[in-house]
Amino acid sequence: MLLCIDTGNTNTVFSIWNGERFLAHWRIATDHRRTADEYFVWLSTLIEGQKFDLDIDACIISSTAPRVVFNLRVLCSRYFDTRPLVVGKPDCLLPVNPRVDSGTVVGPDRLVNTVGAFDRHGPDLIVVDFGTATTFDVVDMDGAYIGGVIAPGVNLSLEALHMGAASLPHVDVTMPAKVIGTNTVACIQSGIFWGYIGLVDGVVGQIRAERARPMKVIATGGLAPLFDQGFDLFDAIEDDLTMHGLRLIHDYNKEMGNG
Ligand SMILES: Nc1ncnc2c1ncn2[C@@H]1O[C@H](COP(=O)(O)OP(=O)(O)O)[C@@H](O)[C@H]1O
Ligand SMILES: CC(C)(COP(=O)(O)O)[C@@H](O)C(=O)NCCC(=O)O
Ligand SMILES: [K+]
Repeated sequence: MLLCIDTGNTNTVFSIWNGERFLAHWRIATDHRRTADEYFVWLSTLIEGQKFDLDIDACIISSTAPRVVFNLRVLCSRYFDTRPLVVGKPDCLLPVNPRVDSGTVVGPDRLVNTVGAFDRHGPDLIVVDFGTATTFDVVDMDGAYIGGVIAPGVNLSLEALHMGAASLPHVDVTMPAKVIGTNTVACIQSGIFWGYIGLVDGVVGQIRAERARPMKVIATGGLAPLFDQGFDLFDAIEDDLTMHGLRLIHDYNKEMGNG
């Protein structure tokens, strides 16, 4: 069985695969202090409710938080006796290499999203990931990541308003009934919701103009469905895109005799 681990700046998701068959996934808050032993206790407790044993013989990791990787590596070697592939490291092969300025370290989550989206949707894509940051990853004709856009994430923006303005409360993101808010909470919700609709629409439009070709927009991340309520911004929403990409990159490395 394969264990895929996707560490974002907010959450870490673990998924288990038997060949191409997805078996289960679990989410834990990202914390670089979490030890290998803690991960294992957590994983083995969750697996008790499943119809399979935790019989892992391969691992692949994508982490936007570099400090977390050490303990995840220890988890893989101590408990599963495997050496994990770590996306972004030179010994982890990608089907197509990114084309960006030399010296640029692209977020591994963006590389993984690119691979997952190209496999499902083919060339010329914009992948929008609503994570801690909202990222737009542009996929070329051959499936290469060729750059994109990084904007502050939805919850990060809400938090920043609350932190920086003494009279603004913390609010949760939602689609407001009207644009013109008649109380503080409604005003903030409107600013975030309509602001992000405009941001996504504007950035996608500019990318399309710059590329001068039709491009499909694929959205992922927990908040993607919120921005899909009748606005026609996305061609598809796939919350398993990163995990699909991780599984493909693992299989590609195996096919190439790597790891
Ligand atoms: N279904 C959801 N509803 C509301 N907020 C969500 C949902 N899923 C994720 N979030 C929030 O969106 C932000 C990004 O989450 P996530 O996609 O896990 O980020 P990352 O991949 O950067 O760790 C976090 O603040 C998280 O709490
Ligand atoms: C842009 C990101 C912070 C997004 O991370 P996330 O929101 O998934 O936690 C991450 O992909 C990153 O740290 N990237 C490095 C710079 C780059 O991709 O160009
Ligand atoms: K992201």
